Amino acid sequence: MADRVIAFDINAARVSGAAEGVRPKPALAPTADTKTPRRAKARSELAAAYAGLLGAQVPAADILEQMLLAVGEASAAVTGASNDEVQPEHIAAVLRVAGMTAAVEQIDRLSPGQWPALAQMTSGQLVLVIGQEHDTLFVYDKTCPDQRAEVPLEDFAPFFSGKIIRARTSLKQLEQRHAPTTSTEHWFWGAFKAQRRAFAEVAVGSFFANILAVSVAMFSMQVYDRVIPHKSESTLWVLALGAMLALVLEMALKLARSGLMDLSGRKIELTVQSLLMDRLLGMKAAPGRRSPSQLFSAMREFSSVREFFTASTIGTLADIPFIFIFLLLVASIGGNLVWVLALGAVLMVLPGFFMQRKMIEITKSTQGASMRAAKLLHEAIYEHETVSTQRGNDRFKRIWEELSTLSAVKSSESRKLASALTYWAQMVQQGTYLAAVVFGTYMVFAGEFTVGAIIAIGILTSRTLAPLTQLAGTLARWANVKAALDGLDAIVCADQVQAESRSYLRAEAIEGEFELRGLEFKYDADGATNIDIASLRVPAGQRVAILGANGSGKSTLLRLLAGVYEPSSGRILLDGVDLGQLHPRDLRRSVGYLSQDVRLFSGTLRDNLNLTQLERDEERLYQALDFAGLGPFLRAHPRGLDLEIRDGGEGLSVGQRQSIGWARLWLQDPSVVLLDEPTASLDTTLETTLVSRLDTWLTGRTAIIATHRVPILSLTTRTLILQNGRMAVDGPRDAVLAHLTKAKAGAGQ
Ligand SMILES: Nc1ncnc2c1ncn2[C@@H]1O[C@H](COP(=O)(O)OP(=O)(O)OP(=O)(O)O)[C@@H](O)[C@H]1O
Repeated sequence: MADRVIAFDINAARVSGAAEGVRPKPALAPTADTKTPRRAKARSELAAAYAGLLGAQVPAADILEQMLLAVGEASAAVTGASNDEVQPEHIAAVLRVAGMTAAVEQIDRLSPGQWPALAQMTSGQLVLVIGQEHDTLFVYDKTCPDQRAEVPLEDFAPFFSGKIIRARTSLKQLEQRHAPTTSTEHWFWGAFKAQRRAFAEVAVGSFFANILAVSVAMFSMQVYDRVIPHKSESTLWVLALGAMLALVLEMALKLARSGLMDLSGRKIELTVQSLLMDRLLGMKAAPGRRSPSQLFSAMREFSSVREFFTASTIGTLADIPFIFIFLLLVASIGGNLVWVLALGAVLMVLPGFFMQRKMIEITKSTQGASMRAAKLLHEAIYEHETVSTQRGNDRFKRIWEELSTLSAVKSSESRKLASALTYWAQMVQQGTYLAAVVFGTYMVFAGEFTVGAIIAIGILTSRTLAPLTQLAGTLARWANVKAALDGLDAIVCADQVQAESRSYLRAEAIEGEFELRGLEFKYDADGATNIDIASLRVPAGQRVAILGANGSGKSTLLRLLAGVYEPSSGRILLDGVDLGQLHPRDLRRSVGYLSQDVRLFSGTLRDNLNLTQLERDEERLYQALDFAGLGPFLRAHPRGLDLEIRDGGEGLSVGQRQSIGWARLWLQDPSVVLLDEPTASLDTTLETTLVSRLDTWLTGRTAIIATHRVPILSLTTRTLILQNGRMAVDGPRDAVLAHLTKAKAGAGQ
């Protein structure tokens, strides 16, 4: 798509540095900068400069990534863009992602109050206008010493399209920047706070619904005490109509209330689910963190939290405070009889509170068993081949049966307890009714009470205690919810790769110089040291091989250098900056890590290659596959890039998976590459071809390669040998290899 852009040329238009009295004319020549990727890059730099002006330090590379994502499907749906061009709307969207408020505006007049803003010229070019003084605009120009050029308004105006992208620092960002972080809001309960308006409306609805609920009791009392003695048919119908109307209104209110509660419940759920996924994905891969099966079942248990906080539970809880209104009403009709109801109410819920601990204990052990069962199931399904070929069926069956028994016994214990609590509440409710009637009858005998009052109190007793019967059931289920929330707490509170409370160093580009100082690492805090390197320096652009026996620590060292693990003590510096200080986004962008075991995900091959979703140029994806040696196979494949990768990453051979790892790395184009046994699964022909391609590709990149393979050593100039996590040898490749050969020959004699 060769769109020839007639650009407003800032170099010709600016006056700073130009001979005095000579006013340069804007150039109208077509610029060479017409290629979409290059233009996108230039726009990302402008947007980064603009964000910087507003006090937000966002590297252009970050903005470019977000821009490419915005130009993708989601944004095309919003802006209707059918090509890959970065539109002002995309830039505004990206600035919003960076935490600002941003919008595209159409203006008729250029005035100082509008700047700083990105102005779109008639050619489509974007210009960052920093400010305006009378008839002069100050335009961002990185070629000027002070990065700004002065452009006369009359030179600018004819080429200005009238469209500007205006961003402002959002209040949230200002708070983050200036207010001390005091927020200790709970991740789950905090989400309820955002819905407080809806809950206030629910409370008002509940209030009126409960008032209306009294109508049937009042109706009965009037009928028994007034209508029947006077045989007044018309009063009966008026009262009946009134009571009926109240019932219909009550239903309408309750329906509206449950609609509101459903809506807020959904919003809370979406917020919490999204936060949970964020935390799960952002978790540090620290050794000692919760096992995958623990995390998996904790996430699954969220369903019990969701089921608990449905409209019916919230409705029950919303009705509880109105019990007091009913009690007041009973007191006004029946005087001291209210104490019977009050006692009944307390007796109904007391066991539920006392049994909470026991319920939580049972629930935790049930969850423990079901977590282990889920893990076993996962292994039995995903590792079915190993289980059956290694004759592991009996072991799996035995453990499954043990866990099923344990889980069945514990669940039945918990069900029994829950039913007992509900039956108890129902019995006490009926008992309270009996007691109220007996008490009331004595009062009738004493002439203090009418028959209508007994009937009304009977009805009010049921209404008063009904929410408490449901509360007993709710308390029985609370144990499940509490255990689930505790499990999820561990996920939310786990250390994050990118901690919210701290600021990181942003690095636009990483050269790739590593320096290790007193580095120690232990997988198990009480165990032996797995890596112990006093000092090591790898200059930028050097290619280093790490050799060592199995278990000597090669993979662990690479993970440490990739920032996957943090050192137990000591420091790893990259370009002189502690790895922990660098922004994780910059680290991930510039440091490529190819692990020993390349994992694929269900989806298409295209999805698997392009996990960042940033690459939409099909030809580049094929170039990456060509580099990794998979191009010919996939070009000939009927489904090509749409090849389906099945659940568990099936669909490609082990060697092909390793090639996908290479293709991903090629697409990432990092300045530092950390390779763990990168050719171990490749055939010798592909290995040789890849090594020759790598020789060119690795130029200018720092490469640290753990390997047992000889061909890949030819790419390196320096060799390190690890022994039990310690650096045993460090020297030029040829000298180390010669030494090794000599030592081997010596040992063979
Ligand atoms: N996740 C883990 N938890 C606990 N210990 C681990 C873990 N991974 C590795 N180790 C231990 O750390 C040591 C170094 O392992 P590492 O995988 O780094 O070795 P390696 O040199 O890469 O081996 P190989 O050549 O077999 O790939 C080993 O003793 C291993 O038992």
